[in-house]
Amino acid sequence: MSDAVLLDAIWNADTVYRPDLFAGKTALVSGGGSGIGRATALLLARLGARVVITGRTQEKLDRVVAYAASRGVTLHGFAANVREHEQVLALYERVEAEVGLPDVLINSAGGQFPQPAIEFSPKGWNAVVSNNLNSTWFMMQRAAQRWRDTQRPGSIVNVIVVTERGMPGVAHTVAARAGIVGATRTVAVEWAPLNIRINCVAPGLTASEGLAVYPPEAVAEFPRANPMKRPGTPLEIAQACVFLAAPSASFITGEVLTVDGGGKLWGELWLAGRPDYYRD
Ligand SMILES: CCCCCCC/C=C/C(=O)SCCNC(=O)CCNC(=O)[C@H](O)C(C)(C)COP(=O)(O)OP(=O)(O)OC[C@H]1O[C@@H](n2cnc3c(N)ncnc32)[C@H](O)[C@@H]1OP(=O)(O)O
Ligand SMILES: NC(=O)C1=CN([C@@H]2O[C@H](COP(=O)(O)OP(=O)(O)OC[C@H]3O[C@@H](n4cnc5c(N)ncnc54)[C@H](OP(=O)(O)O)[C@@H]3O)[C@@H](O)[C@H]2O)C=CC1
Repeated sequence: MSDAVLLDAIWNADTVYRPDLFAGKTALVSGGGSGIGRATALLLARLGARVVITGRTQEKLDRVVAYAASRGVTLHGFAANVREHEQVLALYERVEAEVGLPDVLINSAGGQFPQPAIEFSPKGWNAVVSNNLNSTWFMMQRAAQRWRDTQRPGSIVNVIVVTERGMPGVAHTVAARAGIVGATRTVAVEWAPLNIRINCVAPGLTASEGLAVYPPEAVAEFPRANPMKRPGTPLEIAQACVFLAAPSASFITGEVLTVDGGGKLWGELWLAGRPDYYRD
């Protein structure tokens, strides 16, 4: 499916949310240049939010901004590598100066490469931990600091992976995301007095650009990763992010919402390909 068709599908899809749900609110979405982050950013914009997207590649952000403009909506695309603490601080300064302090933070930036864990190099392990644990931590801590300083409420949604089951081929990312779950549960308590809610969405296999890094033999088995026998769509994950970010979840904090078509309950998933031992 071409990018234009995908974007139109997100923009025109039915949603149960009312069109002014985020009127007057500002949302910052990391990873907003593609996949789940992009779908979430566009859904939030449809629901009236002022939206800033971030990611490392300005051109990807520009394409989403241009699409929103073609639908009469202003989005802002500010590039940053969110695993660099200094860049996160600078990003927050720019967002506040040019758009306003976010009310909602969606952390969808992240990624990994598939490899049997026994082969991970220290550099590869550190790259994935940094890209998924440090990045999300830097973003959520900065948001909380600014909400504390300005005495404003806020809501954070961290997009992670399922951590309750084995995920052979991506042990580094499961370790990093389990760290985010632990941090989320802990600061949900520490930050409740600040009127900050924080939750996670754990998607199952989702048809996004990010799947390009997986080997063809693994991809061939992906449709059997859940009992619905299909990948989720970025919009299906976005709808869950919006539910947790909005007042629909006003009494929910420190939770993980799994959106995986039942995948964690069933089936096999070999992200670096099925080892010979499990072929018969
Ligand atoms: C039922 C539940 C189902 C759940 C399914 C879960 C499936 C999850 C799917 C997704 O999350 S898809 C969407 C995510 N998007 C991506 O994953 C994007 C692709 N990945 C990357 O962009 C990169 O791999 C990275 C993780 C961001 C790392 O980038 P970075 O620039 O920091 O590192 P590099 O300089 O490229 O490499 C550093 C180091 O890492 C090792 N390494 C990197 N790539 C590989 C590889 N393909 N194979 C093995 N090792 C790799 C390597 O040691 C690198 O160092 P050098 O050797 O290059 O010196
Ligand atoms: N698709 C799936 O099956 C699943 C995805 N997930 C998770 O959901 C999240 C979104 O993935 P998805 O949308 O599918 O994949 P994408 O690869 O399309 O999205 C990831 C986005 O994050 C951005 N990004 C990555 N690293 C950084 C960084 N250091 N700083 C800023 N931006 C960064 C990328 O942009 P750029 O490269 O330009 O920086 C990219 O736009 C990820 O955390 C992913 O691991 C979890 C389970 C399943």
